[in-house]
Amino acid sequence: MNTAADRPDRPHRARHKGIFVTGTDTGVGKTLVASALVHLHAAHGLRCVGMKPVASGAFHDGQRWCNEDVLALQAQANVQVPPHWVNPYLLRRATAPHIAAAEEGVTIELEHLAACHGHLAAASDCVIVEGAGGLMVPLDARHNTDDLVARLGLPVVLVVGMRLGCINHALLTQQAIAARGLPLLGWVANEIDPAEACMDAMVESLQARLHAPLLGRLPWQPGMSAQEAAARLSSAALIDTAG
Ligand SMILES: Nc1ncnc2c1ncn2[C@@H]1O[C@H](COP(=O)(O)OP(=O)(O)OP(=O)(O)O)[C@@H](O)[C@H]1O
Ligand SMILES: C[C@H](N)[C@H](N)CCCCCC(=O)O
Ligand SMILES: [Mg+2]
Repeated sequence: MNTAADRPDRPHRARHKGIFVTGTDTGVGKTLVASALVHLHAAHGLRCVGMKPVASGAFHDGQRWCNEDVLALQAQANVQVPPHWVNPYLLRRATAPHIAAAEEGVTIELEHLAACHGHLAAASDCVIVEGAGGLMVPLDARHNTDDLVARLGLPVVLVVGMRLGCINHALLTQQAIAARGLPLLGWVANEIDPAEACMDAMVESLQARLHAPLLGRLPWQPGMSAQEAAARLSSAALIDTAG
């Protein structure tokens, strides 16, 4: 009997559930990489959407409250979905989500996030989820971002912001991923410090210590588009193994 993945009109689609994009810190390029992953999957003929479960930091465009990460992910999606599925919680202040939520009297519900993710998964072939900050960022008094990843059951892509200190942050994140039994699909070296003189040695140090493939190196390039970033990522590693 043919499986969905065998059907010639929808090659491999049954295997593509999605990816959770985390990072060594906030401001390391998760949005760029997550947008690139949406672009990459869409370019391979998959129906792909992005999700930013919790966004902290909003601006008003004259009509509604918006968030830059949410807009960037939406710009790459090739499926029309309700915005409140893409971004269930939009918090005003650009700070840690649990602090911003407490300030607004909002409770971030893991089950609501899982329900919204379920709607996106049902409407698409692949959902690329971007966390806020790093893997252990709290969502409420009892749950951290790693709890959300475990609840969604997604493999992880780790964006390493290549600057001094990132080796330690990347290895700690790898430990936290392993402690939860989450699959690490791969990592991306995002060269966010143009003054770093030991970049190659740092990348090699991480290649020797991270137990997952380097999916690509992104050079320091202000204004890099999702499409340009996607061209630098290994689609073979991502498209064949995600999900
Ligand atoms: N390779 C790069 N070259 C130059 N600038 C970059 C590069 N990667 C990211 N940036 C810039 O660095 C800033 C932080 O990146 P980004 O917003 O993607 O971080 P993030 O990890 O998504 O943070 P958050 O935790 O807020 O979601 C942005 O202004 C982005 O355009
Ligand atoms: C507001 C910012 N851009 C991110 N979305 C949230 C980063 C939370 C980091 C929390 C922490 O690790 O201290
Ligand atoms: Mg971001």
